[in-house]
Amino acid sequence: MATIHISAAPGDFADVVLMPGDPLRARYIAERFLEQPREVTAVRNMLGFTGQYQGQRVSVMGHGMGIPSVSIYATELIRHYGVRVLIRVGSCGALRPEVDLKDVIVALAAGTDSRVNRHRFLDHDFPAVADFDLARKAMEFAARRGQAVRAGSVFSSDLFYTPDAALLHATLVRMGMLAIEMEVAGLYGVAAEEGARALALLSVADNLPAGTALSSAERETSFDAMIGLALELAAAEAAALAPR
Ligand SMILES: O=P(O)(O)O[C@H]1O[C@H](CO)[C@@H](O)[C@H]1O
Ligand SMILES: O=c1cc[nH]c(=O)[nH]1
Repeated sequence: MATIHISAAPGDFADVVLMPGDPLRARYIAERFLEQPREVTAVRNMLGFTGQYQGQRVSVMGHGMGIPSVSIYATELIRHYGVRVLIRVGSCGALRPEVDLKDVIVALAAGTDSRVNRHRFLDHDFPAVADFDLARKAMEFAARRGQAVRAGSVFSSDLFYTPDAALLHATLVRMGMLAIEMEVAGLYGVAAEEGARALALLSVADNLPAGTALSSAERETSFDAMIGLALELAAAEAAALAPR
């Protein structure tokens, strides 16, 4: 049955779903990388598609910007469509000069200024961590592809336009974080609460200390590296989950 925010029919989504923030990136991934992609939902233009990759059924759907938005879509995908694995394919701002534009980050864990995981967890500090097996496989697959990736923690902020950005960024760097974005901590909280598995891969779109940013054309190419890795992981997970 359709949900308030997703109009797909039961069975329309694969077990494994790639999730970019931008629904147009979802369409790009479906059209460029999937075989026989089929649009399965478009409520509020939050596009979702299902197709084949490396012989496996894989879906891709946008999740919008911010933790409230990703929380809605991830919860409905897991609860109502039986999705088992969610892989965010997002963009982020690097907090350190040495984390270059186009670098791909495997987000092992996420801190946040959002209170959503406290709502879930009796106001205690919830450890928002990636599924270990997905993270391990992402690192292994990247090595096999000859693709350099960074692994570490990131910060999911409710605010894109931070009032005292310099203080926040200095603190995040001191605490070892690689990049800032807006959803990972919420996604990992939903996955834990709903009994699913999640991982976020992030492409560096801007370097905050250096004040540099990718052009649109460069974004397309650098995202392709992350998307290729995410799809390989998705196909492996889909194969592992398929009934024998
Ligand atoms: O490119 P996406 O996946 O949307 O990710 C980043 O970009 C948006 C902000 O511009 C936020 O959603 C942030 O997390
Ligand atoms: O959320 C985001 C995404 C990209 N760059 C940022 O600075 N923040």
